[in-house]
Parts: sequence; C-alpha cells; structure tokens
Amino acid sequence: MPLVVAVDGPAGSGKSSVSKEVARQLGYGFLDTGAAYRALAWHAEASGIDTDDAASVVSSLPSFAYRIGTDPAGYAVHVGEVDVTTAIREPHISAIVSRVAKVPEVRTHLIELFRGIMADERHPGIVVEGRDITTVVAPDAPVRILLTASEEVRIARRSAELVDVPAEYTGEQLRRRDEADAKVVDFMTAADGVTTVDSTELDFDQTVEAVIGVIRAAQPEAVR
Ligand SMILES: Nc1ncnc2c1ncn2[C@@H]1O[C@H](COP(=O)(O)OP(=O)(O)OP(=O)(O)O)[C@@H](O)[C@H]1O
Ligand SMILES: Nc1ccn([C@@H]2O[C@H](COP(=O)(O)O)[C@@H](O)[C@H]2O)c(=O)n1
Repeated sequence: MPLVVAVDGPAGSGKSSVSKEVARQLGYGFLDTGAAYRALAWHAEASGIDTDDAASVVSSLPSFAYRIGTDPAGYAVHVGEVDVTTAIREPHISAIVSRVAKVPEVRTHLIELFRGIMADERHPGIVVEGRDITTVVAPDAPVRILLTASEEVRIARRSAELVDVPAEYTGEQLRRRDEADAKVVDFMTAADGVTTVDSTELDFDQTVEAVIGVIRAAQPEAVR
C-alpha cells in the first residue's frame, strides 16, 4: 500500500490543484474523488435519468464505466470511451452533483472504487482529495489534512477561473453546494488527528509548501 495523504475541504479551497502539485513534486499519485461524483452526474444526465430520483441514480451505477488515472501529469477522466475531463467541470454539473453524492448506495459504490485505486497505486504515495477522505475513505491514512480558506477567498478564486459566469452566480452556487454537501459529511471542521491548512492568506506555492510541510512533519523519511 502506498503512503496515503488524505486531503478534505470545502469547494474551491484548492484541494485538486494543490494536491496535484504536491503529488507532482513528491513523485506520488493523485486521486481526485470529486471527479467520480461529477462523472456519475454527467452519466446519469447523458442516460436521461432524473438526478433528483435516488432510485434512478442507483440504477445507473451498473452502466457507469468510470476510469481515472492517478498520474498527476496525465489527468484525464473517462466514462466508457468518452473523455469527460472538461465536461464535468461545467457549472451545470457543479449545480447537480450534490444530488447524486447524497445517495448512500452511490457513496458505498464509489468509496469501494477509490479504495481499489489506492490499493493498486504504483507510486510510493498517493494524495487523495475530496470531502470524506480523512474521515471515511482513509481514516487511518498517516497524513490527514483539512485544506480550507475563507468563503470570500474561495469564491474569488473560483470566479477568476469562470470569467464568463457572473460572480454572483458562482458565489451562490459554491455556497449552495457546500451547504448541500455538509449535510452528508463534515468537511468544515478537522476531525481528531487532522491538520488544518488555511490558505486564506497564502498564495498557491505557499499552500503547496504548507501541505508538504505537514507531510514532512508526519513522515520525515517520505520527504527529502
Ligand atoms: N493558495 C492559493 N492561492 C491562490 N489561488 C489558489 C490557491 N489555492 C488554489 N487556488 C486556485 O483556486 C482555484 C480553485 O482551486 P481548486 O479547483 O483546486 O479547488 P477545489 O477545492 O478542488 O474545488 P472544487 O471542490 O470546487 O473542485 C483554482 O483556480 C486554483 O488554482
Ligand atoms: N469525497 C467526496 C468528493 C466529492 N464529493 C461530491 O462531489 C462534488 C464534486 O467534488 P469536487 O471536489 O470536484 O468539487 C462535491 O460537491 C460533493 O457533492 C463527495 O461527496 N465526496
């Protein structure tokens, strides 16, 4: 089993971009678990399923042929033969993903999938990011981090990415998604043994260094 670095946090806190860069610098694998929930929402829609109907969402699981690599340099997400890497980031998918993520059967199915990917990892370590990694998916991981930032800063960073979308819409959507997701798992407070990295006052490189610092403190031999 590789060294697992578990990273949780709210929307726009920098989980995927920071985790990917940390993995790249340490020569580790990288697993974006949110991509699976997004891809399932995409798949359900593409199959004409009402994402508000939990039973229908569950019925789409057997045909959900999901693939994601763990090489941080070759990030790509597929459903069957379709490359959905870009499509799953559309605001439309962000707006509906919490509906599928709250379905218990979906969570059980995807958590098994994540654990399988982690067990198969060939890099010496893997950075796994999401909402319930430190608490449910890998509660025994040797390094567990809650990556956070103020809501205002998270909205500003996300708005800077989505230049064609009105900032008010982006902010409202991020708030709504956190509110819906927080009913399912607690990613706003650090569980026992989880180290908080607050990037509100840090730039991207400083945040990457702060996360590597937490890994170094917990596993000195893992980081030269
Ligand atoms: N410390 C930082 N300083 C400045 N920008 C940052 C910092 N951390 C992340 N960012 C930027 O903020 C944006 C959101 O980051 P990212 O997509 O990684 O967040 P996320 O937590 O994975 O979001 P989501 O959960 O919505 O997928 C990106 O544009 C990223 O480059
Ligand atoms: N461990 C996780 C990861 C994600 N989710 C759900 O997926 C959505 C998209 O995640 P991003 O990290 O890409 O923003 C997120 O809003 C959650 O609904 C989850 O439940 N558990």
